Amino acid sequence: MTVPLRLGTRGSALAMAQSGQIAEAVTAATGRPVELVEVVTAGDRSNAPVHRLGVGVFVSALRDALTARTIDFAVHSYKDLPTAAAGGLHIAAVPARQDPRDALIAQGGRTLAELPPGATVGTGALRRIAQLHALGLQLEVTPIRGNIDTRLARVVGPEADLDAVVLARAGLARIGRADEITETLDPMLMLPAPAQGALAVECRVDDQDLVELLAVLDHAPSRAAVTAERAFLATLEAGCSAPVAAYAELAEGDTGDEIYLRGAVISPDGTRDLRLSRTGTPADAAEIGKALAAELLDLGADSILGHEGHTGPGTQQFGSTE
Ligand SMILES: NCc1[nH]cc(CCC(=O)O)c1CC(=O)O
Repeated sequence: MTVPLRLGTRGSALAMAQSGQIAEAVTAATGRPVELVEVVTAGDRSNAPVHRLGVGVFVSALRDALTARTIDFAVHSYKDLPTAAAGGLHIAAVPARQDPRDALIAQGGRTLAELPPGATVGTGALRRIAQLHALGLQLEVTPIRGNIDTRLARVVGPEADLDAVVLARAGLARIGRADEITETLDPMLMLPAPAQGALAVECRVDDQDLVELLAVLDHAPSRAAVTAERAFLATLEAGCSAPVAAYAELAEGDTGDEIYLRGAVISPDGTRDLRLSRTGTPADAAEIGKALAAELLDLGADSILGHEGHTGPGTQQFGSTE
């Protein structure tokens, strides 16, 4: 009898959905049974604002369990991973990415353009707060947190107290609530978070058999896109809670595949909005991300990110508020 592989997962609906899906994919591709092992993270135990909780709160307990060998592999929402590499661990697969766009869920089926001045829109992510303000619609942006169901309850059902919330389309789709979206936001209005919609399948780097086995789930175009977006984020020395957005699209050019990367750094009040794009080949994904970040730094992105006076690596120490 084959010993099951132990897949460590948080207990949230989103984590269980994505871990379950990857467990099935591993079994289908390799014939190996997979068992889910629930790991409680500091982020799940606390009600404190996420930016106060420290290094990748939703991630570190899973990584500790990997290192302690109580689990064999873990599935993360890629956008929640700190940009700093984790010693002894390896991202063995980036599966095919889901729709990376953000979505609006508004009362009365409304779109952003249909919300009147003063309408209340809930989101906790600085990146979304900044872009909502930059639209100039006089929306009343309200900080919210909690899991996806908690955030949706602010607009749907008896406890609803906001006109709208903004959430990632991918998360809603994974927990089966995409039908409540009233507008999928064009990246021209709301550029997604780096790696949004992508998963990272992680195991110990010395577990060579598993590294090879999990590689069957890797999707090269998704990995290239995420590599460009994350190189952009890392070069800005910004963490996943910074007002930084990036979106790489792959298209067929005249001379083969082309990557088209858009990146933005926006002040939280929306008054300073730096956006540029760059193209190149998927093989140069990391270089494209770095070069785009360097261009934005030349334009003053540092001052928006508040790096002056910082000694450490930007906001990397913070967990995600995405
Ligand atoms: N920490 C929140 C988080 N992390 C991953 C997702 C789902 C989207 C994704 O997998 O990128 C979400 C919810 C959201 O942003 O609405």
